[in-house]
Amino acid sequence: MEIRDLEVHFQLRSNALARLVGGGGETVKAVDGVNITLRKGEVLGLVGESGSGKTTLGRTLLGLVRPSSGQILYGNQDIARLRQNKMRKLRQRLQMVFQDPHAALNPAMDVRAALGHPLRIQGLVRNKAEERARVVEALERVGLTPAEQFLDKLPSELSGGQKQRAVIARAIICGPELLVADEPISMLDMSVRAKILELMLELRRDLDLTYVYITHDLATAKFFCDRVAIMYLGRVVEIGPTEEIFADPKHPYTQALLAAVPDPDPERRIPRELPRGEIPDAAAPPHGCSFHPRCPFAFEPCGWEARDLQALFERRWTERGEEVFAREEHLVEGLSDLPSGQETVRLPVPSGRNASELKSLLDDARAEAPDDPLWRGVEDIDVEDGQVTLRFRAGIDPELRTVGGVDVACHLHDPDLKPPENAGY
Ligand SMILES: Nc1ncnc2c1ncn2[C@@H]1O[C@H](COP(=O)(O)OP(=O)(O)OP(=O)(O)O)[C@@H](O)[C@H]1O
Repeated sequence: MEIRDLEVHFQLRSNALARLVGGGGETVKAVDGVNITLRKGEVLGLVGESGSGKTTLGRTLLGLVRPSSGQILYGNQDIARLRQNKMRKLRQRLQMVFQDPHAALNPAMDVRAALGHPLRIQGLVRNKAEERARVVEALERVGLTPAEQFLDKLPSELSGGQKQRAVIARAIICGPELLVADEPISMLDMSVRAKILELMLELRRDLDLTYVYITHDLATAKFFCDRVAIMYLGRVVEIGPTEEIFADPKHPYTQALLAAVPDPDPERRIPRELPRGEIPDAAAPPHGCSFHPRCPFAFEPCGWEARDLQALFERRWTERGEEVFAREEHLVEGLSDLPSGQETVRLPVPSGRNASELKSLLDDARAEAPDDPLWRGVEDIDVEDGQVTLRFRAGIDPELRTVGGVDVACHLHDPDLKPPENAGY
């Protein structure tokens, strides 16, 4: 499967006030320019924090979500443009295993009906006897044996692990080629998680399956995947063989995710956190590299903008306390209203104060932390016409480039852009 320049944008409905003043709704770029070649027989992991676009990408590959642009080439068809009737036929070959096996099964349908349903829809059986035989075969494959004992069971009579096995049986019953498994074990008991992954590996071998495995859990991705794509705000920031990604992660986001994986050895276990800040609002992603506000190694070209300056002052006040906050807050209160994504911004001077006071505050803050990545990204601070003008260095969108055995989208690995000596990565 070839995924080319895939974009999935969701238009959020605007609120009443925004409509009144003529503003449209915001757009979330859930998938924002993804290129991946899925190889036959591999397990590809899509890994990232909540909101990074993993589920949307997985669902789009199966034709369950219409992309805004791009291609999903499968055989000689483009799933991105396929009509409903052709998609229905193709669905036999492309299946999904969902996170919640309880929700995936109709509580009123016994196992036999639930598994037989796709066979009937796809016209793959001629009569009840054939259907029963196929259902029994699928149940045996997923370890629900003796199959006869499970045929009449309702989902409520199955354990969590058994339910997920039944869901997997339903996914493989039509003979698929590709399975998208969205957090297939995260809602199961610890004791059955490894067994379900082992079952899936067994099925891959026996049935020649290809998997896309969606997870935020790097530990299972390490065990289960041949390749891993790390996603952040709709983009793939690093992709490569699992072994290489784990041995030598290149993107600071991958490094942070890996550092946050708890070490099973209690002697070596140290509390580690993801880098500062939360995952940003997907409707207003940061300028340049979306990870730059949280990146410990960000430097000049990473895409600095007004809201980064606001975040810098917020950190400063958290560190320095009430008194500094009371003194400075009023002077920089206009920061929160500044447009994002612009390289030149004019900071409004509050009434009763003057531009040189605001400039000196910025100069002082800069002099105190000249190596803060934000200040390295500020070209100059001037007073013009009674306003303070701040010019950021031009931000560049990082593209995936091959570094060693992986592809990574990070300026630290661009030989034309020189990260500072003390970048420390
Ligand atoms: N139908 C929708 N309408 C509007 N926004 C959506 C829709 N589906 C997803 N989104 C948004 O798209 C972004 C990506 O969501 P998605 O569920 O694909 O991420 P994810 O990485 O799978 O997260 P999670 O692990 O929480 O499921 C999020 O910001 C989400 O709010």
